[in-house]
Amino acid sequence: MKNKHYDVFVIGSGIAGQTAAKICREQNLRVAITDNREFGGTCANRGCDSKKILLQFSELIYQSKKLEGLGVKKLPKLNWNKVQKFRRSFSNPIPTNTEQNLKELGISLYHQSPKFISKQEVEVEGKVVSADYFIIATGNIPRELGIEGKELLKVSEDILDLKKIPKSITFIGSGYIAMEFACMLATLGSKVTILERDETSLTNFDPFLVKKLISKMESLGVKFIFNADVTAVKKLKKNLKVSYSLDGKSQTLKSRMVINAAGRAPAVEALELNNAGIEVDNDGVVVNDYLQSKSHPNVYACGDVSNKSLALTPLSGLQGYIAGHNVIMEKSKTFDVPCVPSTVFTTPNLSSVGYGEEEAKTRYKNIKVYQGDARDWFNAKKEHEDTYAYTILVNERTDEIVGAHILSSEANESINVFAMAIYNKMTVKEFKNLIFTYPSYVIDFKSMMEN
Ligand SMILES: Cc1cc2nc3c(=O)[nH]c(=O)nc-3n(C[C@H](O)[C@H](O)[C@H](O)COP(=O)(O)OP(=O)(O)OC[C@H]3O[C@@H](n4cnc5c(N)ncnc54)[C@H](O)[C@@H]3O)c2cc1C
Ligand SMILES: NC(=O)c1ccc[n+]([C@@H]2O[C@H](COP(=O)([O-])OP(=O)(O)OC[C@H]3O[C@@H](n4cnc5c(N)ncnc54)[C@H](O)[C@@H]3O)[C@@H](O)[C@H]2O)c1
Repeated sequence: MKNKHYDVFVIGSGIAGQTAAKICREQNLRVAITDNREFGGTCANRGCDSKKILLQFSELIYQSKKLEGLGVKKLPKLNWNKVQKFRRSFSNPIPTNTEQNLKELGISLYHQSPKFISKQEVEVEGKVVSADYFIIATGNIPRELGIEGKELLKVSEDILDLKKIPKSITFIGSGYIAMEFACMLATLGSKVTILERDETSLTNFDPFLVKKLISKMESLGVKFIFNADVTAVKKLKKNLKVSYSLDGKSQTLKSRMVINAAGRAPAVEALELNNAGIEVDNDGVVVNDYLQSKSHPNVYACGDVSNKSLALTPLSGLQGYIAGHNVIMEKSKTFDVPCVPSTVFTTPNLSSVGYGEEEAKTRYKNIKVYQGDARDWFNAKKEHEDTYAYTILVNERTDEIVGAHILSSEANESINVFAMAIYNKMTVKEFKNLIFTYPSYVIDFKSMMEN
């Protein structure tokens, strides 16, 4: 077996791995990167980007339906083949372009999962590769459900690849992935059912807004079944039969497709990390604030696979940057969880930044909660939209804005204004002194913070 040595060996070519590899290469280190799938990672190949491309088509249908009779005469009809062709025009070039870019930078490429055989060596493509540093950036993969018939379940990337819109579809779970695709498919005509084991959806988001979102999705035709314990999936002639128990009673439902959207788990199994003594917990590779493995100082982990990650693209990129810099200069950068805005791209968008109400109440003595329904405001009315609401949290003592949660068609963009305000510790008074464009969703934020 041949031997090879690098200064840095990166495992995973998503945003985290690529960012770290490029930083190390810029310092003339000998760098290699490997991926066991197409190069470029989840976001660009089979996640955020493809999803947003498809969503704009379902949103077009949704907007048109709302304005039907108010000037829209005929609803647009989608040519799904063309929609998919357009989507693929973004994702298909990603692997080749990524590989080319990395090669041009002088980074060596491998196309297999490595497995650790010692603290300094992995076996990959029939070679023993040693490195001074390893950077693990393998991301997350769908968490397997231990139920009968689990091989019949599909996952998010199968939705992105749909050849046609299924007549009916069931999601197991109601986190980001299920909620986003449920809105898209319900709008495009699927009969959507969500089976959630908890008593509500999106438990990390503001409950007042989640309740409104669930009602809205129900009005789009999505059926929610909470406290459901899914036990089995079986193949029938055309459909799949899902068995679940609810309040101790066995129930079944049928649908054309069943999606495992019950969460994603760190992709570490194939790496045989125990051979190198690299500690892993349920959230991923156990790292310190430098993103360095707590049990192996020459190993870093970044992005979704590190146990300090929030599984969002901007954070994975940031972690790749930090890990790369710490390889070059030990302990030069720490990962302090920044103020991270996040959006669930539902209908309408649910966006959030800063603290939630419960957490804010534990951190500050007195919290002012600005909460309300804005469906009668101009922005919602002009779109003929019945769902628009907010929860904004302010530290009463200092007047500082500490959390903002918005449910609106443009919350995915407008929330970034609150991200800046919170990052800069702005008070309500300072925020209100700013001039924003009119009409806009951002200018509504001032009115939301009225008594
Ligand atoms: C459907 C979907 C929609 C999403 N939408 C959003 C969104 O709108 N906004 C947002 O911020 N985030 C979104 N995310 C999350 C986002 O995609 C991830 O947080 C981000 O891509 C993680 O980047 P990463 O580099 O850590 O991991 P990844 O991009 O997952 O890269 C990991 C790479 O490692 C490779 N790999 C895995 N195991 C091995 C192995 N054993 N050997 C070699 N290589 C391996 C994988 O093939 C992959 O290429 C979405 C995720 C999904 C699934
Ligand atoms: N817009 C975005 O930024 C975006 C979009 C998609 C994914 N992501 C990232 O990917 C991660 C994974 O997304 P996800 O939606 O797969 O997971 P998630 O963790 O957000 O949600 C999983 C849901 O499944 C439920 N669940 C778990 N086991 C179950 C079971 N056996 N039966 C029924 N329900 C069950 C959970 O209670 C939860 O509601 C997200 O946490 C997020 O970080 C982000």
